[in-house]
Amino acid sequence: MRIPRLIVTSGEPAGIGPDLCLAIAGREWPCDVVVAADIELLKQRAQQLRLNIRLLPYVSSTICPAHQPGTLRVLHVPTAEPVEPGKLNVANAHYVLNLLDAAAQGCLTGEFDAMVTAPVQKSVINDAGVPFSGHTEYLAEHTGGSYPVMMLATETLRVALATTHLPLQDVSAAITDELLSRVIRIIDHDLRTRFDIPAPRILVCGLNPHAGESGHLGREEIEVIAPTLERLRQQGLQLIGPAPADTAFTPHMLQQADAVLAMFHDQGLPVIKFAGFGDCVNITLGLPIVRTSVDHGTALSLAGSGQADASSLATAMQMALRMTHAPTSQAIRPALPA
Ligand SMILES: NC(=O)c1ccc[n+]([C@@H]2O[C@H](COP(=O)([O-])OP(=O)(O)OC[C@H]3O[C@@H](n4cnc5c(N)ncnc54)[C@H](O)[C@@H]3O)[C@@H](O)[C@H]2O)c1
Ligand SMILES: N[C@H](C(=O)O)[C@H](O)COP(=O)(O)O
Repeated sequence: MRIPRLIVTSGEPAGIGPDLCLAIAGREWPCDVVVAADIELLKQRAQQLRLNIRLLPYVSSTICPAHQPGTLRVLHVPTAEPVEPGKLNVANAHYVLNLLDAAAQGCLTGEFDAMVTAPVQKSVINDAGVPFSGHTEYLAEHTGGSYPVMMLATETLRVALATTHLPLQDVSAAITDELLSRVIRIIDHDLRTRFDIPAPRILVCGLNPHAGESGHLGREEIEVIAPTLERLRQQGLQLIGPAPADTAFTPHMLQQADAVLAMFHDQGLPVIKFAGFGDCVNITLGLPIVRTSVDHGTALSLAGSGQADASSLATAMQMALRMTHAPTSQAIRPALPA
């Protein structure tokens, strides 16, 4: 049986992404691991970190050898200019996008079974004149995904977002019946198909304090969220809420759900990062490909220092493998206690 092949994008070249890719090369993996990066950059970073990793140019082929610890197969993508760890260079912004394009394209053609992304610096891509709010949105646009849904997961908690990288002042207007319906349907669909949960239960947070306090602290729950949930319930979805977000993450509430849907980025992500920073995986739902990622950013000050922790990248690779192993991606057990 053919083993899976993961493509890992090394992300912002001045950040810790290259360090993390070298770190995972030292481990055993039950799959073929290919890293998309500039091979010279990896060579220099390995020297700086005093890591003895044999870098092997990856040539597209149907044969998937299992990863050999101490080696790394590299899909060479050239940077525009030499890289100094910790120093952003706008000239290399397109390099980062080239990594994503190569990986996504390879997943769409079946050359790779899943893509796993090391962090990018969103600001430098925007500084280069390319509007970019995150991998989630970029990959949806470039793979024909229906709508991007960001979900972060640990072994015991899954948190999805109704809105992703949106300024807080724009969130309320974005919470519409159409948006919520699409997001909830994607979560329901992907929990069934990719996580083997036959009847997913989704706990939906309100937007306002106390879920609006019967309209006295905001009307989005009454006018949009509750009616949408009711309509979807009538179509067979198992939904709880809108629940006050401050108590949605208590054990009693979490026991009743397979995933929590937060209305905006900083309603949900601080909770899960507090619960599991370093062992948390960022998963994009609603794509035709499997994409997982780390739970942290570029940590520029740690690049080349040997202090970067590769555990989230390793967990993201394990999650990608679990999601790709079975033909219908039935490898993952429900994360929350029944
Ligand atoms: N998946 C992604 O591409 C992704 C995710 C989050 C943030 N970012 C981007 O990263 C950039 C910097 O973001 P930030 O400063 O908010 O977050 P950050 O995660 O880079 O840093 C937050 C803190 O965590 C530490 N840290 C992060 N990763 C670590 C690791 N692997 N090992 C040890 N310590 C680690 C950093 O040193 C810092 O103290 C921004 O441009 C942001 O958009 C990208
Ligand atoms: N919102 C994510 C986080 O805080 O971890 C992060 O910015 C990554 O998002 P993308 O996967 O869309 O780049």
